[in-house]
Amino acid sequence: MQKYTFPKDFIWGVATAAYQIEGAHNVDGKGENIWDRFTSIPGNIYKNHNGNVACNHYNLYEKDIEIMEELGIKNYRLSISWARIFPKGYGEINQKGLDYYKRLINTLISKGIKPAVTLYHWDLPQHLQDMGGWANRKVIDYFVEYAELMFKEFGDVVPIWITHNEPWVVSILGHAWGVHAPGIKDYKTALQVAHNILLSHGKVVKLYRSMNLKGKIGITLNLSSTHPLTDDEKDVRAAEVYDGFLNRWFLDAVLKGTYPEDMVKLYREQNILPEYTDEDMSIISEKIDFLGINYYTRSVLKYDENAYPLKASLVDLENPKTDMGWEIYPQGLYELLTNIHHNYGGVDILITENGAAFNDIVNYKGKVVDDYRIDYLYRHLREAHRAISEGVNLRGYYLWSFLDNFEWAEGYAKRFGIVFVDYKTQQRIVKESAYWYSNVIKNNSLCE
Ligand SMILES: OC[C@H]1NNC[C@@H](O)[C@@H]1O
Repeated sequence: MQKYTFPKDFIWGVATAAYQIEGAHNVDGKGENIWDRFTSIPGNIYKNHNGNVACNHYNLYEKDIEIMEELGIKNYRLSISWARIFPKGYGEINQKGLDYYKRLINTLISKGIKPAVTLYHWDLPQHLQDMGGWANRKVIDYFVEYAELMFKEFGDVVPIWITHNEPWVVSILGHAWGVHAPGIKDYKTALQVAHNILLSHGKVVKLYRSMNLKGKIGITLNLSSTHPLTDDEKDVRAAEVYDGFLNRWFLDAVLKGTYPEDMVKLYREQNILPEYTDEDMSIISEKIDFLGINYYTRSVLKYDENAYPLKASLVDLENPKTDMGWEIYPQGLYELLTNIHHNYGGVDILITENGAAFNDIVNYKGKVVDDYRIDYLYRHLREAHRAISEGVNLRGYYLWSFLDNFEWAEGYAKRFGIVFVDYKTQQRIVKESAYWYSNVIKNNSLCE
């Protein structure tokens, strides 16, 4: 039987995000955020679901942490809700909000679970959106003020910090396609938002360094290996352009301090190039301790004369998919890891999200036998192991997600958790995949 053993100090974890699990959307002084607003507008979210209650993790966090402990989970990636700390995004601090995260983080540490904290996982205080949101460079300063307080409060006990989760999603889905909060549909705004988010990332990394804190800090990017539908040169170029749009724009900025020339040219031609300076790029590329990668699927592209602004369209192949309609393509993770290793100086990598949504059911025994999720996780971890065996500095893996939760525009229709949540009763049911993952952690290895 083949056994794939991981490096002895490999980080095995699970991941969640504040808006998706906490609920308590207007409790204990929390300010409104853009997802509270976006979900309150009928038609934006599947069946008008919202995060007002979610998994009620705000009140059930101790029970949830007990489940982590029982499963032998030692690392937990969570995000902090900015508007719980600064209801207006800056200035007055909400002590009850701060106290919640103190209780949460102290409980984790008391159980021997190391927190990895994401400062921004999409939930901008609405008051800041009202002044232009991330398109307004002033918001960068407010993000630095928020980060500084978090570093002061938790910098000595949180060993891993992630400045931003998936700036591409925030900018494109939230400001170009309009399917995420704040629901804007303008590419020029979207690319300026992406730039300002990256600039805020660099400023916060510099701040972290100036405070002589002992942990590690990085950023999480959603990345996808890109393939042309055919070897026709137009399809090949379409895949390259989409790779630039999704991957290289962010990787080059953060790790090389430049935007990729081919995309700068394309965006300038389309009059959507953001405003930026050389100084901005120097700040954005402040050295990070690790790159966080969220990988779910690959992207297959074809040339499309009518596709604005890239002339490239995603192709939906008839291959096995998850409940999100995303092709199950584990080798894409290997391709991504090795490409980044070779093209970006062997940067340390954490897989900060990987996982799958499937239409889980509770069987007559009250169990969730999610072998399909185990299969997905096994195949992707095997590819991760393959990359490590070829020298990639992959240091850890955070499974998305610990709990079924609010899946943004899809609401509660999509279940990513290794723990099932009955949203009517808030009962938790540990799925078979959680027991499987618990064994992987215990053995630090995969067994066929
Ligand atoms: O779509 C699944 C996940 N992708 N990355 C960001 C998370 O918030 C999502 O739930």
